[in-house]
Amino acid sequence: MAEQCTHDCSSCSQSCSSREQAGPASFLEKPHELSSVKHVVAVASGKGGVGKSFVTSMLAVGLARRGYKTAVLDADITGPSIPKLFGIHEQAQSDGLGIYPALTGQGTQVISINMMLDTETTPVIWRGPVIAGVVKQFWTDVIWRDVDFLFVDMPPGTGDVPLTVFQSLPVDGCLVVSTPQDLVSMIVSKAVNMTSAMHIPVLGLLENMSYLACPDCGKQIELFGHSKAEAVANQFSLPFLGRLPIDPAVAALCDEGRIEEVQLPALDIACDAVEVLMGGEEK
Ligand SMILES: Nc1ncnc2c1ncn2[C@@H]1O[C@H](COP(=O)(O)OP(=O)(O)OP(=O)(O)O)[C@@H](O)[C@H]1O
Repeated sequence: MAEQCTHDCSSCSQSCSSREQAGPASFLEKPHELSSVKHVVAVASGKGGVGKSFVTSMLAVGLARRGYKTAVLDADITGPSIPKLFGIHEQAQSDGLGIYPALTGQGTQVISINMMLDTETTPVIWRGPVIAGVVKQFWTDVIWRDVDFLFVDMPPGTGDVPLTVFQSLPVDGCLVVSTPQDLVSMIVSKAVNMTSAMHIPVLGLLENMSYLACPDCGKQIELFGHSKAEAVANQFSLPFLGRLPIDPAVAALCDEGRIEEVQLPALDIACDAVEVLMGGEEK
């Protein structure tokens, strides 16, 4: 410990036991003063294209069906797909107080960069720090009203923006989504190592597009190879939150913006893992 340690690590750069006890410096941003959010849950994946936005949206739908007030913050700024899944086409509204999320048919609050662009096809060609700033504003400038669970659709990978989310938002837990592929172990380990470095609890690992159920005989066809998710979850001592089938009927509903009509019983285990965060709190 430094000779004249005041235990105020913000004014000292020395590495000592006092700093270790204090933990990493907090970069948490304050939410909008009119916001009320009980729990923030991040949904992450080590790579893109695993259906992370689909899983994030379905968690919001699933928890809303259980009577909770849910919201989705689309932090996947360069690949925003949340509004399309919910059939939201209007622009976000704002006034002198702040920005207002759109409401889905069943009352889930949603904010996405797509609701602020001229057209849905306008590309976001911004540098990392600008994108990270937008994600922060989705937390500080958006008025999230009376939310039990705010789900954050994380951008894939472990770059600047995921880091910003984990540092700036009070994330209670993170779900990791993967697909059955050979690289899954390495990819999941990157995501898990990042969350543990940021002191974010991992709520579990979920495998999407795990199999196709034959419409005639019900046999599970493993289109992308044999499932490895449970073994990988065990390898990292994570709860295994199940396997979601790939279902053409689900894809069609999503394409039509009707995700709130999708029934996905295989997601119940993941919904249970999120619901645990409420403890004894009232809805
Ligand atoms: N289990 C599934 N069954 C059927 N369709 C699915 C499933 N998972 C995802 N999809 C569909 O695949 C498309 C892409 O999904 P999504 O937007 O969530 O993923 P992505 O953007 O490709 O990947 P990510 O968000 O992980 O970067 C969507 O239209 C979605 O409806």
